[in-house]
Amino acid sequence: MSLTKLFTLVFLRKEDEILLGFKKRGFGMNKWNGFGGKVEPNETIVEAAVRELSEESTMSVKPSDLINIAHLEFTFHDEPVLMDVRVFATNTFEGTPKETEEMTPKWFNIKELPFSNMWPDDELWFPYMLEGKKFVGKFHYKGFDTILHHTIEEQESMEAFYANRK
Ligand SMILES: COc1nc(N)nc2c1ncn2[C@H]1C[C@H](O)[C@@H](COP(=O)(O)OP(=O)(O)OP(=O)(O)O)O1
Repeated sequence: MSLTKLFTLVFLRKEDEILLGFKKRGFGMNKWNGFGGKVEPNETIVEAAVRELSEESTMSVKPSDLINIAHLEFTFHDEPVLMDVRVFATNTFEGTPKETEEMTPKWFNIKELPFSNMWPDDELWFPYMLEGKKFVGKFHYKGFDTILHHTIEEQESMEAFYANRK
């Protein structure tokens, strides 16, 4: 039996570039990733996505401009926790990314992504995101460097996935 914890993960796109942040502290420290974190009890998932993006990069998005592109699940060998991560993307946003206490943001060309300094799962599912696909990915880790097994399934729509999920 696992304890499920809900997280958000947001990616901003600008033509051939994607905004990543270098995590300065906490879980995923010293890795590039999108912007996100835990969903607090008093907010919706989309509200959490907007808040975490702003706190970590100073960038602003409207909730209605965030597109839910993926559902990711992370489990860890010998750890009774399931991380349920809702992934959003948009090319509609305001601001200029600025360093915060948690992240150093930087635009990357999508052909020059720093996979060697990202979570190992990213290299497996980023191609789906960059091709504009919707998908569900499940990754089981041993420690934080080794993926023991994984699945990635393309979806017609994320709404249908969540509606039909048991
Ligand atoms: C395990 O593999 C992961 N891969 C990827 N790509 N992203 C991951 C993985 N595990 C977690 N994440 C994402 C999900 C969230 O966006 C962050 C983690 O959020 P964090 O623990 O930093 O949550 P906060 O609420 O910001 O936490 P603090 O306020 O306590 O810093 O990473």
